[in-house]
Amino acid sequence: MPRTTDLEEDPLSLAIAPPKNETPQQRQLREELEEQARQNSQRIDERIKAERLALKRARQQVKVLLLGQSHAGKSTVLKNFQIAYNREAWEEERVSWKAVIYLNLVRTVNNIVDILSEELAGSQPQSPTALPSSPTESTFRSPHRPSHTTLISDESKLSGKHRILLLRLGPFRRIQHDLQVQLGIASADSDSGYSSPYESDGPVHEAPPTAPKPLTENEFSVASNARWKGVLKSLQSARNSGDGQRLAAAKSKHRWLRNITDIIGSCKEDIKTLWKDPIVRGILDERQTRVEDTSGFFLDDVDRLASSDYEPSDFDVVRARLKTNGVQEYHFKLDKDHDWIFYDFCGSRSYRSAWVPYFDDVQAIIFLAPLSPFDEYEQLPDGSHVNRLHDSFQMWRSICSSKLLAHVQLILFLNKCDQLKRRLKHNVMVKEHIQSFKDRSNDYKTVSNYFRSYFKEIQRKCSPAPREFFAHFTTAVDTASTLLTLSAVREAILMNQLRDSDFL
Ligand SMILES: Nc1nc2c(ncn2[C@@H]2O[C@H](COP(=O)(O)OP(=O)(O)OP(=O)(O)O)[C@@H](O)[C@H]2O)c(=O)[nH]1
Ligand SMILES: [Mg+2]
Repeated sequence: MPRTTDLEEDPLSLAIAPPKNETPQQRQLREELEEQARQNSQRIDERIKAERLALKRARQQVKVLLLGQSHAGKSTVLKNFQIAYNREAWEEERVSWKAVIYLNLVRTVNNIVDILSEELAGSQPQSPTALPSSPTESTFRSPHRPSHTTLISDESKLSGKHRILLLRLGPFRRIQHDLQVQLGIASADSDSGYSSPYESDGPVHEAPPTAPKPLTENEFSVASNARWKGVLKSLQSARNSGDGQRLAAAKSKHRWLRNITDIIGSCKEDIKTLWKDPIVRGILDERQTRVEDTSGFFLDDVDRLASSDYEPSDFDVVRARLKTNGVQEYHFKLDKDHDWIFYDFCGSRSYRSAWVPYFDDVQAIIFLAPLSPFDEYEQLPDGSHVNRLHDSFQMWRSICSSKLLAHVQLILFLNKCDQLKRRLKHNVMVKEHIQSFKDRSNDYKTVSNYFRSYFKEIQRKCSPAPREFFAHFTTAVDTASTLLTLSAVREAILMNQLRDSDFL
């Protein structure tokens, strides 16, 4: 029996085989069609491959947002992450903070000088604020402080000695300006004219008629890619290179900062005298200006900062204040399998609506709620006041109830516990500011647990579906304790990630 060929046996080959009587034109057309089909199929394969890769990458990415009001401590938490998980880059960057730390110091001095000048002028201050353009939490005032009319009645408190001191510290105005220019500082940022999705039904408090208007936040910020980070890096890398010529060139380029160190050095005794002076302290107390509690407080470190070989320590940098401009993205390798991306946002009211587009595709939110400003009030553009702790409650409520975030892990940092303790020690009464606290004991344990349960209750009531409550009491400027918390947070997020991928 004659054997059949493979073609005759295989029905598929038979089906796609060219017709036996194919003309040359038909053949050309067929081959063109076949080529088109092959290219289409290749494109589909490539798309599937790219989608698989993107999915794999997405599973390997952990996106975390840091949210909370301005001054909450979001950037400070990120600095701790950098210290722990990106040490090399941190060491390189730390030196760049020197100019920012000087700016913090110089602004504090200028702010005190402004207050004393107002006292000396013996008139109502132009702006009813105690720390104009202050970078500090004291920009948010209790409406229950004494009025300026009382404060300025005793003009004799400041003497000629104080006038001379103020004159001698005059150059600090110029230094502040120079530092701002050198750091490429953007512009004064004000919270006025905001439109936030979080403010609509927030508890708004009427300030008593005697209350001075609290300061509107008015401070400086720089973009993440601004040149300030490069300002001193070149000097550091020249030092590391061991190349004498390069170092000399880098040093001369940074003479401006040496000049500032010199001026601070030459004024350091005056700064210390100013800060220790009992009359000055009395005036600040009367105005309830808690300078020690303010962000970027370095008045106790003048000797160290003024020394010619001063280099910022980790602790200096975590305490330094520089408002975040917009959003900044950070990448960390917190574990071997994932690429962790953290987004640090500006917490100003005017910026909060810009958080929303980042809610998509996020695994966790670390929400920073500072507990210490329970007695601080922020003025809104319509003239009303909002208690800063209530502002955090309101933001937390919005985040918990967001359907977009229903499956996102929420982690609450009840921050600034050190300041809360200090404030309670100074007998600032919680019940005078948070009515629901009623007559509970005004000690740290009772107060902090009360605030925690308040946040917990909001989460329970507002979440679209039940979710676990993760909350930590933190002091973000205390790196050692914060690192322990961050490690627990990392584990919790990873566990959640694992559960999600199992579920998928
Ligand atoms: N004493 C004390 N100071 C803190 C704590 N956390 C943050 N700070 C300080 O508070 C200031 C403000 O902190 P930031 O981290 O800049 O605040 P932020 O939330 O990033 O603020 P924006 O960038 O304006 O949204 C900084 O000077 C910090 O050093 C804390 O737990 N205790
Ligand atoms: Mg910030």
